[in-house]
Amino acid sequence: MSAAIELDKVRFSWSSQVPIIDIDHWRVDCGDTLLLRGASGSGKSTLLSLLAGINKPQRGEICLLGSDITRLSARQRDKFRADHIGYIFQQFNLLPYLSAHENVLLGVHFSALRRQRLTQSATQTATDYLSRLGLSKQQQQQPAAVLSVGQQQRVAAARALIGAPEILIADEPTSALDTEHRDVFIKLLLELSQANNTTVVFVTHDATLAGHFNTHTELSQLNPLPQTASAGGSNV
Ligand SMILES: Nc1ncnc2c1ncn2[C@@H]1O[C@H](COP(=O)(O)OP(=O)(O)OP(=O)(O)O)[C@@H](O)[C@H]1O
Repeated sequence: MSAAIELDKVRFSWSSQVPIIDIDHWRVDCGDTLLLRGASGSGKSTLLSLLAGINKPQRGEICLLGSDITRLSARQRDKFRADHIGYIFQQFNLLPYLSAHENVLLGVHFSALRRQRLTQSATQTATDYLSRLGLSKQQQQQPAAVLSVGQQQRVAAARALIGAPEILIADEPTSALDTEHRDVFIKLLLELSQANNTTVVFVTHDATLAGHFNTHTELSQLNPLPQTASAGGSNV
C-alpha cells in the first residue's frame, strides 16, 4: 500500500520559542479514511495547514503522493493543493454572492488536472454532487449566503470533492450540526470519497465519530504537548 501522506521529523512553530507541531513520523495510506482527534487548541488546524501547504514547517519532510511539498515554492504548493487536495474549512469559506452551484465549480476552476478527471461536464457533475447531498435544484441556484449552515456545509463538501482529488482534508465541518444531520453528512462524504478512492483526513474533537472511519489518530500521541516539546521531550 503506498502512502498518501508521510511526515518525517516535522517541526513547526508560530513563534520562535514553542513548537506547536513536533511529529517524528506519521503515515496515512492511500484510500484510508482517518479521523484525527485532538483537544481544542492542540494544533489540529495548524497541522492541516502544513498538510495543505498553506504553511511550511521550519524542519522536516511532508510527502504527499510521493512529493515532498516542503521543497516546493509557495506558488508550486498552491498548484499542488489545487490539483490534489480537496479542503473543507471549519467555516466553509464559500463565496457568499455566488450560487451554491457556482461555488462547487470553483473546485475545478483552478486545476486543469481536476477538470480532466471529470467523466462528464463540470456543470453536470456539480449538479449531481449537490443533488446527492440533498440540495434541490432551486437551492443549488441560490447565493451561498442565504443557505443554512447544513446546506453550506454540503456545498463545501461538493466543492472539495469535485474533480476527484487524491486527498480530502476536512477541518471540523460538522461542529454546527445535530447528531442526526452530522451522521448523514459523514456517511455521504465518505461514500463520495470512496467512489473516487480519495484518502480522507477528517479532524474533530469529537471521539464519538470514530465508528465512521477505518483508522483513528490522537494528535496528542503523534505530537507531544507544546510544553513538553519546548522542554525537549521526545516524540510519540
Ligand atoms: N495564525 C496563527 N498565528 C499565531 N498562532 C496561531 C495561529 N493559528 C493558530 N495559532 C495558535 O496555535 C495553537 C493551536 O491552534 P489550532 O487552531 O491549530 O488548534 P486546534 O486544535 O485546531 O483548535 P480548535 O479545535 O479550537 O480549532 C493555538 O495556541 C493558537 O493560538
